[in-house]
This record gives sequence, structure tokens and C-alpha cells, in this order.
Amino acid sequence: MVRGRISRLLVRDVRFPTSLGGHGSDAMHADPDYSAAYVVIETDAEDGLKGYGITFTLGKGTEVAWSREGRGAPGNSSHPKCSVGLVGQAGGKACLEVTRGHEEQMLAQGYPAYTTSCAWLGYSDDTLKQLCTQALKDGWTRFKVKVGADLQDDERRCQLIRDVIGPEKTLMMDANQRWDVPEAVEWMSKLAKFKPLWIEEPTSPDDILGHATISKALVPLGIGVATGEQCHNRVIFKQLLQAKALQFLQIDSCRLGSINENLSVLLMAKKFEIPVCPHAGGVGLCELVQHLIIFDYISVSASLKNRMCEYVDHLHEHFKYPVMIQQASYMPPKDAGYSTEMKEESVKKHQYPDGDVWKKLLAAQEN
Ligand SMILES: C[C@H](O)[C@@H](O)CC(=O)C(=O)O
Ligand SMILES: [Mg+2]
Repeated sequence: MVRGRISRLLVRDVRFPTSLGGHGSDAMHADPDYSAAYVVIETDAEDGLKGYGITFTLGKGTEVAWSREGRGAPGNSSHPKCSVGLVGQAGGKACLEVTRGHEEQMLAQGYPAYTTSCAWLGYSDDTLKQLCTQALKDGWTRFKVKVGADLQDDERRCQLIRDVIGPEKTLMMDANQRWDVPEAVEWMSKLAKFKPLWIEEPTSPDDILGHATISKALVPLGIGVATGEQCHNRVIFKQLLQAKALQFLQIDSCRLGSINENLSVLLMAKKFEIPVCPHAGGVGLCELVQHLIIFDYISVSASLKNRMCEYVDHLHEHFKYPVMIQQASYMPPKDAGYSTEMKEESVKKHQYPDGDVWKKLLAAQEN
């Protein structure tokens, strides 16, 4: 029920200097600064109702998002690594059939997650070893490693990870679109010995038939293809599913601009019996997508087989309702809304270029 009219729309350029630590780096994005065009929609409602939205970018992309959200109509951006998610905190109730037992199971055990935070491409071997060791101690059993820039490096890093996590734990690989189609097949036949469950974004996300070719070629190696974090509408997903181009479908709560678009993809995945394993590598993406995947389990797929949600261990402290991870699982959020609201203090500090964090960094760069 809408209790007021929109009275003001604010867009803030918020950037976190993650590139300083190599966090978030991959074969296509060497030095990302996890960032967002953060939108606050104010209303004249008596209770002060507000809506919050984020468009995830890697820094510069915020300027593109800004021009679309701040001055143009909100919508999907085609800029690399730039995702749109605009949602009112009041949120509607999207309701299919609710499976009570599954709801209780989620509340007790949470939704299974995997971690990407141990093996960004820019991390040293020592960091990689130390983070994998710690993650194992913390109960993680599923790990994703970035690959795709240099085969020898990939082999060394994958061996290091397998040495730490052992042969039984689940390992996924992510090439972030780096290869062309034959290269992807060749490269993965060299990495098959590390027993990856999937190769993610092996080639251009727009190349649906290319993904289908790769999928087919990797079947004998027991490796699936995962993709979706760059898919901006349900039609692309429909074609990927029809072409048998993916074995794991990765919705992105922001990229698919709106909950409705995400829901239609969840329903199609159910029809094609393809597991949904959401993308969450970015600022705020874990906060948002947890809602969708828990909804998927309770009301759509009713299955956890081959399913898990990505988790990255960065920047949650800047959110008013941060995700809660217990025993490598997402515990269902209990607050109303989509968990999108950021802390005002964090926004102020990280606003680009005039927040304290950036004033210092930019001054240091000048000297
Ligand atoms: C640039 C981002 O960190 C990207 O590497 C995230 C990603 O591909 C993932 O989490 O998957
Ligand atoms: Mg990825």
C-alpha cells in the first residue's frame, strides 16, 4: 500500500577503494573499486517512508549510472560491471505458494553459500593460502577462484587451493569473459584436473551460442558452465536456457533491474530444471540477492540440489541491515524491506570525490 507521493530523489556517488587490497580483482577487472550510484527516494508520507536503490559499478561506471538514474529514467546500463537495482524499502509481498517446512528450515539452517573472498586474482599466493585455511576453519566447504589471465598462474593457484582444501571440497572457477570459445575449451581441459564444478563466464556474456558450444565440449570433463551476472533481462536468460548454454544460472539482483524481472528468471529456471546460484560479488549484492534465493527455495524451486549463493566478505559494515552468515549459510533477514539502505555515515565518508576517504586518497595521489 503506497502511503505518500515521491517528493525528492537523491543520487550519491559512493566508492570504496577495494583496489588497494586487490579485493574484487579478476581477469578482466584488475583494480576494481566496488562502488554504487546510491539512490534515495523520499516521499511526503507521514511516517517518512523512503525507498533505497543501488547501482553497483566498479567506480567510473557510477558516472554512467548517475546520468541514467539521476537525470534519465532508471533502467539497465550496458556499461561493464554496472548493475541496477532500485527497490522501495516498503516492498510488496511477492507470494507464490509458501512451503512452510522450507521456511522453518531456512530460519534454522539458512541458505548454503560459497565464498569468493579467498581467491581474487590480485591476491598473492600467501594470502590465498592463509584465507583458504581460515575459511575452512570457519566452516566454508565451497570456494571460487578467479582464473583466465595466465594458464601457468592458474595451475599454480588452483593446486595451492586444492592442497589446502583437499580433493572433496567444492571448487568453482570464474574467467570473467576473458576467453574466446575455442580458448575456453582448451584452457578448461588443462584445469579439469582440479575438478571444478563450473567455469563461470568463460566467454562474452552475449555469446549465447558460444556458451552452448563450451557447455557441450565440457560435458565429458564433468565441468558445467555458469553465467548470468551480466545478463540484463529475462530474454537473454530464456535463450541461454533454450540453447542449453548453461548448467548453473546466476541471477544478479541489480543487473536484472527489478524484482519482477528476477522472479520471471527464477520461474524459467524451475521450468528448465536448472539450479540458480546467484551472483553477489560487489557492494550490497549479498544483501539484496539473499532475499531472492531464499524466496526461490521456499516458493519456487523447493530444492537445494546443486544450489548455493555467492558470498563475498567485503563492505557489509556499511549497510544498515547487513547479511548474517552462520556456518557458511545465509541466515534469513528478519527486517522488512530489501536490505538496501546504507549507513549515512558510510555514504558521507565514501562519497566521491569529496568524502573524507577520497579526499585523503586523491591528495596522496597528487603528491
Ligand atoms: C569485478 C567483480 O569483483 C567480479 O570479479 C565479481 C564476479 O565475477 C563474481 O563475484 O562472480
Ligand atoms: Mg563472476
